[in-house]
Amino acid sequence: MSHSVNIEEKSSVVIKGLTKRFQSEVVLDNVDITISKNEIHGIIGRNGAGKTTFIECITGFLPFDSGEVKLLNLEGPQNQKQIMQHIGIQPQVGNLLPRQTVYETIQLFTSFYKESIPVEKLMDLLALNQLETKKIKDLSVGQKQRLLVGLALIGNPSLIILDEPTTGIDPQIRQLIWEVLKEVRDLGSTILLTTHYMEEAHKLCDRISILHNNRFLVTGTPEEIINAHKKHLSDSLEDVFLNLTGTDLRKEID
Ligand SMILES: Nc1ncnc2c1ncn2[C@@H]1O[C@H](COP(=O)(O)OP(=O)(O)OP(=O)(O)O)[C@@H](O)[C@H]1O
Repeated sequence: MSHSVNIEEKSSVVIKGLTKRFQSEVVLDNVDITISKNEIHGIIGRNGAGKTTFIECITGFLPFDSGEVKLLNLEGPQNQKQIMQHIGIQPQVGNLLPRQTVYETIQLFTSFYKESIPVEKLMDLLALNQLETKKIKDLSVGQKQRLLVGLALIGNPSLIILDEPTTGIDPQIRQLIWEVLKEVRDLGSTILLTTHYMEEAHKLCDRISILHNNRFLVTGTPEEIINAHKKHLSDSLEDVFLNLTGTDLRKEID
C-alpha cells in the first residue's frame, strides 16, 4: 500500500488545489489541507480571509472553480447526499424557523438523519432543557449558539463543521461548548471549526491552520506554530498571528 493512500485513510478531510473566485476576486487560490481523524482543527484568519467561503465550498453550499474535496473518504460534491448523512454542519440562525420552539427545531433536524442522538440527551449535553418551549426568535445570543452547536451534533456525525461556534457568548457557555466538543472528539469524531479567538484556538484545537492571502500559510499544533514563528521568547499565539498576517489595518486600506 502506498504511503499517500495510508495518509488519506487516516484523514477526515482531504482538500487539494481548491480554487474559488467571486467574479474577478480570487478568495481561495489552489488551497490544500488534510485534517486527521479525531482532531479538533481550527481555521483562523482575518476578517474576509475566506474562512466561511472555504467551509461553504467543502460542504457543498457553494460551487468552486477547481480542486478536489474529499470528506470521510467520499468525493464531493458528487456524493453530497451520502456525505450529508455523516457530517454535522452548524446551521445559520437565519435558516431556522423563528416561531418554532427549541424542541420542535431539534425534532425537525432529527428527521433529516437516518440515525440521530436522542433529543433529551442533546438537551442535557448543551443545557437546553430549560429552553425547550422557547421560540427561536426569543432566544438570547448564547442560547441560540448552544442550539446551533447542538443541531450540528444531532446526527451523531463523524465529522462536525462549525463556523465561529462561540462568537458573542459568555465564558461559561464557551467553556460548556469546549467541553462538549472535546467529549465528542474523544468519542471518535473529527471537528473542523473557525474562530477569531486565539485562546480558543490555543486551548481547544489540536491543530490550527492560518488562512491568509488566499492560502493556508501554516498548519500545526499551537505550540509548533508559536515555536516556529515567534519573534520573542514570550510571544503568544496572538503575537504570532499578528506577525504572520499583518498589524497595520489603516496602512493596508490606504
Ligand atoms: N457571495 C459573495 N459574493 C461576492 N463576494 C463574496 C461572497 N461571499 C464572500 N465574498 C467575499 O469573499 C471574501 C471572503 O469572505 P468570507 O466571508 O469567506 O471571509 P471570512 O474569513 O469568513 O471573514 P469573517 O472573519 O469576517 O467572517 C471577502 O472578500 C468577501 O467579500
